[in-house]
Amino acid sequence: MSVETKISNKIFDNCLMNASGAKCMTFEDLSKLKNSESGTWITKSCTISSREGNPSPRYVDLKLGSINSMGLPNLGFQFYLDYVLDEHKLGNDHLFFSIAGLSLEENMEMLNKINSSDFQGWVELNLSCPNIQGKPQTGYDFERTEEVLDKIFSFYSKPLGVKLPPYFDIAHFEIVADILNQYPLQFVTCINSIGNALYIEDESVVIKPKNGFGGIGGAYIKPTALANVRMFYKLLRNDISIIGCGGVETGKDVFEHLLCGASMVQIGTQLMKEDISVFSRLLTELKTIMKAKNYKSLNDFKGKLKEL
Ligand SMILES: CC(C)(C)CCc1c(C(=O)O)[nH]c(=O)[nH]c1=O
Repeated sequence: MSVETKISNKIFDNCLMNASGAKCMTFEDLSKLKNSESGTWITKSCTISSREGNPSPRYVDLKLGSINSMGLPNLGFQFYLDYVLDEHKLGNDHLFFSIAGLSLEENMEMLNKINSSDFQGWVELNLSCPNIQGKPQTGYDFERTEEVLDKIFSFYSKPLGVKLPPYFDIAHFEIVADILNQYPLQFVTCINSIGNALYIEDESVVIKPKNGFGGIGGAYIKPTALANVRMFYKLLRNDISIIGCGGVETGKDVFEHLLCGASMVQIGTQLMKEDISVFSRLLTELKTIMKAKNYKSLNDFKGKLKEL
C-alpha cells in the first residue's frame, strides 16, 4: 500500500505537510519539520523585511480549533531564500516557499529574486495578503487577483501555486476558478483560516490584536475546507493540483480531503496542538482506513467522493 502523491511532476513519499504559519518560522522549526514524518514542508509566509508581528496573546488553541491574528511575523525574505537554497544544495528540491508581500511590488520583488535563484521548489503565494487600504484581502478582490497573477506570470517561470481564503458563494467559486484557469498554476491550496472570527471566554476576547478578531482554524472549519477543495477540484483544469488545508485532526479527516480531490493535505492547528508527531499518527490512521477499504494507493479513491 502506498500513500505517495504527486504535484505536477514531483512524487512525494506521503501526502502530508504543514500548513504555512504552523511551526515553520525559525530554522529550528523548519529543521524539525524536515526531520518529521511529513512528505514535505513549507515556510512561514514572508515579507521582504523581517516582522515582529502582532502583540501576544495572538494565537490561542480552542477546544474545537484555534484563533489567530499573528500579523505575519517572519524572519524576512532573505532568511527563507537562504534556507531553501541550502536545502537545494543538499538535494531537497521539493519544498514549498510561502510569500505574502504587503504590496504587489513586494511580491514581485521576492518572486524576481526567487526566479533568478537556484531554488527549484514551489512558491505558495498567499492571497490573503493585505490589499490596498479599505479594500478586502486580495483573494476577495477578484479584479486585484487577476491583476496580481497577470503581473506575476508575465515574468515568473518556476512552479507556483496560490493559497486561497475560503469562499462560500457558488458565484464566487466560479469567478475565482475562471480567473485561476487562465494561468499556468501548478496547485491551489484551499483554505486559509476563516477570517475575523471572535472567541469569548470569561466575558473577554482571548487574543489581543484586532479587538479579539482572528482567523479561525481547526475542526470548526473542516466542512468549509472540504467544500472549497471539492469545488476547485471540479472547476479547475486537471493539471492544477489541489492541496487541502483545514480541520484535519485524524486520518479520517485526511481521507475526506483526498476523497474531495486533494493531492496533498496540510496540517495547521493540529500541528500547533500536537507538534510534529501528528504526521506519523495521521499516516498510521490513514493507512488503517485504506487497508480496511482495500485501497492500494491514493488514486483508488482520490476525488471519488460519492454523491447521492
Ligand atoms: C492574514 C495575514 C497577516 C495578512 C497573512 C498571514 C496569515 C496569518 C497571520 O500571520 O496572522 N494568519 C493566518 O491564519 N493566515 C494568514 O495567511
